[in-house]
Amino acid sequence: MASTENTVPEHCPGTESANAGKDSACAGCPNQQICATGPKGPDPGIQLVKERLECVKHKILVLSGKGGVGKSTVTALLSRALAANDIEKNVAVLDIDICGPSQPRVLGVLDEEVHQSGSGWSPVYVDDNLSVMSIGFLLSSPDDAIIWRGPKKNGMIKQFLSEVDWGNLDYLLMDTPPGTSDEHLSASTYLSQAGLTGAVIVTTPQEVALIDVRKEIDFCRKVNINILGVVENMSIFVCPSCIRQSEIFPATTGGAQKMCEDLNVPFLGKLPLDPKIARCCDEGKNPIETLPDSPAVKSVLTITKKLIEACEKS
Ligand SMILES: Nc1ncnc2c1ncn2[C@@H]1O[C@H](COP(=O)(O)OP(=O)(O)OP(=O)(O)O)[C@@H](O)[C@H]1O
Repeated sequence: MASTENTVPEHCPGTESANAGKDSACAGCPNQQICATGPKGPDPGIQLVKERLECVKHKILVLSGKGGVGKSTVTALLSRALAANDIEKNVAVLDIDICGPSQPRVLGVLDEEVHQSGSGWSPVYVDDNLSVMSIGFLLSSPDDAIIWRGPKKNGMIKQFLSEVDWGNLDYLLMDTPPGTSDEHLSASTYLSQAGLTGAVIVTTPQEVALIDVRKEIDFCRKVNINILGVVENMSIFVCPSCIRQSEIFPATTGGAQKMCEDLNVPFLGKLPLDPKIARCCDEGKNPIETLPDSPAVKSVLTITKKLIEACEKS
């Protein structure tokens, strides 16, 4: 499978350049072949995406360096919190984690189907002001494996970004796969004219996760994506029986907050590990309503306020 993980060449000429795939900087890039043989000039999809997303105020990518750090959970929690914060605001989630779509389950709409109308695909509604679109809705079974090469994933992302009829939206959160792969390059290319508000990066406090986050931050800087902030997930574990706190993923190098200070990137906050949240998300329930007293839910609400401020400023 073509992947660009950690390998975006430093002097990449850009996919629209006449030199794409042919420049000396392209040597060794996994996308060299695609760039060399693909059509040159701006992809007409960029304009389509721009037009389609004109009625979306804030477009936010949710990224993570490593897999399994809770990016999809954080995306779902933030979307629920944004929707609950102001019922007048319309929020949506676009699941572009093509090979591991989990939003239909986490948002509790696993059995729903998308419908096509004259104006495009209609998203599935989780609440009056919260909708979601995911490739998960297009699979015949949630256990179906999607094994696609870069160009096919690229085409699906273009379709998702240009053909979903969201209506007027205040926030569109895009859940991506971990790392910096085809999906990220496609999304950042198609969104380049659409006014991407920025990215939220999710990590755990462990150095092994932070190493990859630094690469993710580097990726954002290289492709000019504004970083709205970093969320540290699974920071501490609060035992529900004895209320004692423990560090499951110890922050041996100071955790995400220290990394943000070092790299001059905003820190949005810490989210504790809470088994009740995991169960709630697995069952597709809304933790904001079901577990209002959970420390994790309180953290999500604080992080959401900071995210709203960051969006307003950018
Ligand atoms: N704060 C939390 N408290 C408890 N469980 C959590 C928390 N965050 C995530 N989880 C659980 O951790 C697991 C991984 O989370 P999730 O699927 O959101 O990670 P991801 O980074 O999106 O993974 P992927 O790499 O597959 O995209 C899930 O079982 C989820 O319920």
